[in-house]
Amino acid sequence: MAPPQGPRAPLEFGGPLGAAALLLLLPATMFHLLLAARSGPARLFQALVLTALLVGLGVSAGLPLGALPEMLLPLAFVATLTAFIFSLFLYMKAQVAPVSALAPGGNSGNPIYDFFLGRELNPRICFFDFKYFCELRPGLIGWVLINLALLVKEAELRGSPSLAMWLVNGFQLLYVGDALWHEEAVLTTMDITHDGFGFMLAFGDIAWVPFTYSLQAQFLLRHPQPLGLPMASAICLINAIGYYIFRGANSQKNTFRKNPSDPKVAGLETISTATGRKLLVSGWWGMVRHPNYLGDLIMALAWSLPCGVSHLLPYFYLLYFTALLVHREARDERQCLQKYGLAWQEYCRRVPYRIMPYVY
Ligand SMILES: NC(=O)C1=CN([C@@H]2O[C@H](COP(=O)(O)OP(=O)(O)OC[C@H]3O[C@@H](n4cnc5c(N)ncnc54)[C@H](OP(=O)(O)O)[C@@H]3O)[C@@H](O)[C@H]2O)C=CC1
Ligand SMILES: CC(C)=CCC[C@@H](C)[C@H]1CC=C2C3=C(CC[C@@]21C)[C@@]1(C)CC[C@H](O)C(C)(C)[C@@H]1CC3
Repeated sequence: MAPPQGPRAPLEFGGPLGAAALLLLLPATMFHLLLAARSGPARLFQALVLTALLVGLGVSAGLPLGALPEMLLPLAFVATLTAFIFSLFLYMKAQVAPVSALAPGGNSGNPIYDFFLGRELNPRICFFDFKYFCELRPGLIGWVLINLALLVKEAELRGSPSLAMWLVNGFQLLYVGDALWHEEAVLTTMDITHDGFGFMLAFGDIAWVPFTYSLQAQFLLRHPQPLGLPMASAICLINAIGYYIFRGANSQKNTFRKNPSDPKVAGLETISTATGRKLLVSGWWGMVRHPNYLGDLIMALAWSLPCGVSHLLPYFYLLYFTALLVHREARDERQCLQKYGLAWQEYCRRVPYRIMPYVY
């Protein structure tokens, strides 16, 4: 079966070498972070071996929630293994999928690269869409559950959860609740429309999101932080500003894409493209070319600040997320330039900043 993309098409993520390095680096980073959140670096290898031994035992539901924080390492190992096995299944499944079901990327012919990126665009069995399910369910719900377990554990240890723990739980619950509330919006993200379903997304959804996105709460359990009301209020304000921009920008684009004559967006200035679709050039999308990323990054800052400034670990998410969004923005711009050509160039001329006005 001929892949839709020839071996000489430009490869992303550093090609097969980059994909091979990421296959090892992503799980290694996640385990390192999980360990760094709980102890000094000397216990890294002991804990990894212990995790490997514990995995055979597994864990069952029904354990008290406060016990979960102690099981994060074995659970993360099981999640990683599951992601690997699941990605293998997806790779095999793509061998028998029709060419029309394959993703535009992820079909280079190099097995490591294709395993990492994913060959099939939206693998399904009957009506069950694996990618859509994984993107929104296990990772996001697992993340909230781990956060909650850490809050319960802190209450067990110290009598009540700290203000910092409440803030981190509240902000991230709002973010996950928002994603689930607007779940149909995920259908227009490049993960669904462009990327295949391979190790990158499977690991991201099943392991990376629940175990590394909960790092701030993990950190707070072991490193309690005093937080006064004025500082807490300032952090809430930062999160509210971030959320306002994130939600405003995403909703404006979604409303416009669904119905450009909706009164909420009908007055906005647009650029016509040769495809018949229009690009917003005022409102949130006239401020920078990715206002939703800006809002998301401001929220990421607010999630780290309750952890104080004594340690870099709670800021991992902010740093990783900045790198992810800068890379994602570059990929999206490439795809938009291909799709919209001159109209996209005109948009870039009229809205010169990508994410942060006057900075980037
Ligand atoms: N927490 C996390 O780990 C992550 C969160 N995110 C968040 O997910 C959300 C979705 O992000 P993502 O899928 O990357 O990208 P966007 O939601 O920004 O979608 C990009 C697409 O929007 C359309 N578009 C771009 N500019 C305009 C314009 N001016 N007018 C109208 N349409 C335009 C184009 O598609 P078209 O023209 O075809 O409609 C473009 O391909 C973001 O809020 C992001 O922050 C993303 C990744 C990880
Ligand atoms: C390092 C690594 C393993 C990268 C894989 C990236 C994934 C973790 C992210 C790619 C796009 C994502 C999105 C969300 C979560 C993270 C991943 C899967 C998302 C579901 C978070 C909630 C948002 O509201 C969202 C629905 C817009 C978002 C969609 C993209």
